[in-house]
Amino acid sequence: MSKIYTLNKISSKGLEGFGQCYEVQESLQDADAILVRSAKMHELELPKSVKAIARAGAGVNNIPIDACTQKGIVVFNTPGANANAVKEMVIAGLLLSSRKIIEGVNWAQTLKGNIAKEVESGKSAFTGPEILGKKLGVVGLGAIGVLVANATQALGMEVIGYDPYLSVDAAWGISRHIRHAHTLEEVLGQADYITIHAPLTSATKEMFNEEAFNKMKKGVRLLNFARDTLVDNQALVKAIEKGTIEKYVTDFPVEGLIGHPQIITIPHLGASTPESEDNCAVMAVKELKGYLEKGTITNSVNFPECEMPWHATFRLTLIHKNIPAMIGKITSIIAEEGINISDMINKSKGEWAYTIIDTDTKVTDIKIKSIEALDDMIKVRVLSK
Ligand SMILES: NC(=O)C1=CN([C@@H]2O[C@H](COP(=O)(O)OP(=O)(O)OC[C@H]3O[C@@H](n4cnc5c(N)ncnc54)[C@H](O)[C@@H]3O)[C@@H](O)[C@H]2O)C=CC1
Ligand SMILES: O=C(O)C(=O)COP(=O)(O)O
Repeated sequence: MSKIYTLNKISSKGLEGFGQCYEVQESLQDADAILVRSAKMHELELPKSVKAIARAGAGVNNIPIDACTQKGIVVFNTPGANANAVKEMVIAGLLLSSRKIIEGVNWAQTLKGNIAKEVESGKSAFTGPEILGKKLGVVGLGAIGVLVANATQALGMEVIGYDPYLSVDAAWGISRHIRHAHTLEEVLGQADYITIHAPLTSATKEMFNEEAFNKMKKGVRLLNFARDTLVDNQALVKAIEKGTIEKYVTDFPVEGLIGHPQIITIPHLGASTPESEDNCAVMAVKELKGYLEKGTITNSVNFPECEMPWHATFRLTLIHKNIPAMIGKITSIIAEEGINISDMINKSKGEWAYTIIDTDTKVTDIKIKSIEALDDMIKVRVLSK
């Protein structure tokens, strides 16, 4: 029975996928794997039993990836599974940033007496421009950015996209009408609206700072459905006071922004649709099951993709440093027992490697200990059918 610790509320449609050989628990004790959404895990002490973490969602900045990697804990996310939900929210955000819908609705709540007359005399205070024909800069053309770019182009916006690490898959999905910016400055200098869809990393933290705001057109509307600290909030408030930024729409309410008349704070609702919660949970559960049961790695952010059909009876999965002679050392130990390897695969990602070895005979505990004792070996698991 494998134990799964859920750190956030996870869709029941996803959890059902675990079946009877799994126990979903609200305790970390003896957990084999963790399912999480946005809960912060940096301070969490992970027991040795944890083999994998699946983020039912895209952003993994809430997970201590480097520490997990050093411990041989495979971290998964669910690429694209909530992208449509966020795309729809961004379209709402664009319209909210332009038309004074929230201000108008709040005002309408206060109306009394001759309401029709009040509406006609007061509504001019809530005029806002259309998005048709305006220029939108999309920063980050991944799963969400591509959907946003294509949808807003279809709504009549002129779209310019920037992504220095554009993937081939994403490139295939981008409408040919989207213009490709070679630098961030190109986007900042021309866009009437800018929407951020890059991940939060040490390289992107506060990429929207005073310097960036100084390069923007006056009156730009900025949308952030990616992560709070991609934007320097103090510099943002100053840019609003200077008139550079007309409206800031963010999915991340923080002190200093809440209540500002030109800032719309949404309580992190981008991925909060039943469809996306189901999609993410179903994908995350599949990834965890694949890894726990067969050692398959799909959509990991810290270890290489790796899958091998399993015909033999026993399987070793090994996480180790990506250095010369590792495979030779492992296979020599197995050969000392006269055991034949029926199938094997080795994949690497940067300085880390992952190996699966299938055998018909069980490798003895003594030999497993010898393999575990190899320098630069991080984690060895023994699976059987
Ligand atoms: N508000 C919400 O509920 C949600 C927020 N998110 C946030 O949105 C981010 C993006 O999500 P996805 O599109 O699914 O991820 P993704 O991984 O498919 O796309 C991210 C893209 O950003 C690009 N990128 C990296 N550094 C960049 C830089 N310096 N400038 C421009 N582009 C850069 C990458 O090359 C990649 O193409 C997530 O990392 C997460 O923080 C994601 C889902 C829901
Ligand atoms: O997938 C992401 O990166 C998100 O920000 C969604 O977060 P959530 O799962 O709604 O807590």
